[in-house]
Amino acid sequence: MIEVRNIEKSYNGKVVVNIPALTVNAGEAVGLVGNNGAGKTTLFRMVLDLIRPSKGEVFLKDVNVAQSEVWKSYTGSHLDDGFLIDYLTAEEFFKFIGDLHGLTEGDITERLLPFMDFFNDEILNQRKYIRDFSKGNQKKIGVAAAALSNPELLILDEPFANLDPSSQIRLKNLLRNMREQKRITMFISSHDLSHVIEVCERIVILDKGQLVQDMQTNENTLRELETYFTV
Ligand SMILES: Nc1ncnc2c1ncn2[C@@H]1O[C@H](COP(=O)(O)OP(=O)(O)OP(=O)(O)O)[C@@H](O)[C@H]1O
Repeated sequence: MIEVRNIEKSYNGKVVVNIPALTVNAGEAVGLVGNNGAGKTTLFRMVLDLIRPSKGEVFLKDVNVAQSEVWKSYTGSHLDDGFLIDYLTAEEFFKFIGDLHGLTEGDITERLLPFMDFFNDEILNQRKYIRDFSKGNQKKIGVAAAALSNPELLILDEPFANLDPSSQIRLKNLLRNMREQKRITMFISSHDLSHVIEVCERIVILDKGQLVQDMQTNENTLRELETYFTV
């Protein structure tokens, strides 16, 4: 589903991402972990063609993301609040995203149903613009919008950040259900090691832009990651 070939990204002569090869298979859920500045967001931005690599290429389903728009129809993503339209209400934003994917209002309502507990009565019918929501609630809107089109590929940058503990657990369950029921391919970064392990079957570690570990999750993974990140 995702194939990263020899990508490198430099800023001001400094290499911030350098990945010779990374493949995410269809139906796989891969967690991306790494310390601040490791290059996670930069990698996601290259995968989504928001920035271009200094070298190398990214392919989604064998299509070079820089040479086609076709992958956008089956890819849902939320990296940051720049993905939102802050002068719309949450309903207007979901309608906007739904229209892009040819969804009716009925489709949108139905597809948001699984998110109702996660929304905790604080997202819909609030009569306020997205810019006036809390950071955590903005994140909820972005994650739901990313999932709205039932994408084949879902890319989320730190989806658990800014969420209260109940919302983190609800999101974890939502993502696991999506993965199990719809076989959505997921590429998710997180600083929360335990959540990302529970959602993802495979974890890759980025360190100073390099892919230093690639492991299948098992009962020892949390301990291994904690050991890795203990300095
Ligand atoms: N536009 C830019 N100009 C210069 N340097 C940049 C730019 N974007 C990212 N960088 C640098 O690239 C490196 C990787 O940043 P990135 O945001 O990808 O890391 P990250 O792993 O997502 O970090 P965090 O966990 O803190 O969000 C950092 O050193 C950052 O300062």
